[in-house]
Amino acid sequence: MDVTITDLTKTFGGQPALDAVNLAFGGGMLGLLGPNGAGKTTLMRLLTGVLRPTSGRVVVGGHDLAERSGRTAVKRMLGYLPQHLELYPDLTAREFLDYIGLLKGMADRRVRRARAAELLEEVGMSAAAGRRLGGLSGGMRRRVGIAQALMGDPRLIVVDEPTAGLDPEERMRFRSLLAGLGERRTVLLSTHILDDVAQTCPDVAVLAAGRVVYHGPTSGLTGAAEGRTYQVDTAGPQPAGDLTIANAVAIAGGMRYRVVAETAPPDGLPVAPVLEDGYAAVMRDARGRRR
Ligand SMILES: Nc1ncnc2c1ncn2[C@@H]1O[C@H](COP(=O)(O)OP(=O)(O)OP(=O)(O)O)[C@@H](O)[C@H]1O
Repeated sequence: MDVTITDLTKTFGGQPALDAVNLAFGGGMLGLLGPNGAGKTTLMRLLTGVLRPTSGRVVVGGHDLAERSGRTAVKRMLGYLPQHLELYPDLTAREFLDYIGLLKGMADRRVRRARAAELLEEVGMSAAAGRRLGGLSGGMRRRVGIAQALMGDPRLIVVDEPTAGLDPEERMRFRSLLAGLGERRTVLLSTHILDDVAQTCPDVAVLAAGRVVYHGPTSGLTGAAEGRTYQVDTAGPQPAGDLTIANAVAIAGGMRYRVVAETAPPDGLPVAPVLEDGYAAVMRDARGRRR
């Protein structure tokens, strides 16, 4: 399912949340990264037709979202798991999926029920299908969230921070679930967790202040910090000056920082970058451009 976003701008009260964004992707998983307020949720809401753009175009699978017929067609082929999905606490997982199927235009009750059962199986929730949603754990709710996004067998799936707040084991399970979906569908995964992207997304787009500052292979994002990543171990204050701190961990007797800088900081040991260094590097470059 090809998605083409052209010169997409969305302003709120005159302030651009998205500023002339161009992005084309299709097939497999695309990670969407960016700091708070970068415009990720706005982009996803425009893509799902929940919001209308101020200007620019979104075409999904050949359907233009500017047209009513396009929006209707896209709704049928799209699954959306928003950051905060409203679940009805008194419905069981099975009843909830049945209801969502009805909303998505699946008129045949038997087909709906069969699909709900299939999806609950796929997300590992068959045993809890009859439990009320209000009594489920955070991870189980997320799984029901993914299942509802998959009712109607969408070819494009948009998920907003699906692993936030999950414990490490649930997160791992959820990641492999998403990666499995990406084998057969187009999945846009927005997250703050770089590890989720490193583990599941061959490609990634990075938004900063409403603009795309990187789009390409995830390995290429790591490469953005090549030759300018340093490790600084110190018992004193954190490294300062013209550098960006990508990571800080406590070590015996002090702290270990990874920094991105054009020139080596005092006591800086050059190291091979990892994804979070690459992310810090493109954010650093983006800030430099905005100055
Ligand atoms: N409905 C709205 N009304 C006014 N401003 C909005 C609205 N939605 C988003 N914004 C603003 O647009 C900008 C982008 O917000 P958005 O939620 O898209 O960012 P985000 O990258 O998803 O952030 P986060 O990672 O915190 O979820 C922010 O400055 C936000 O305050």
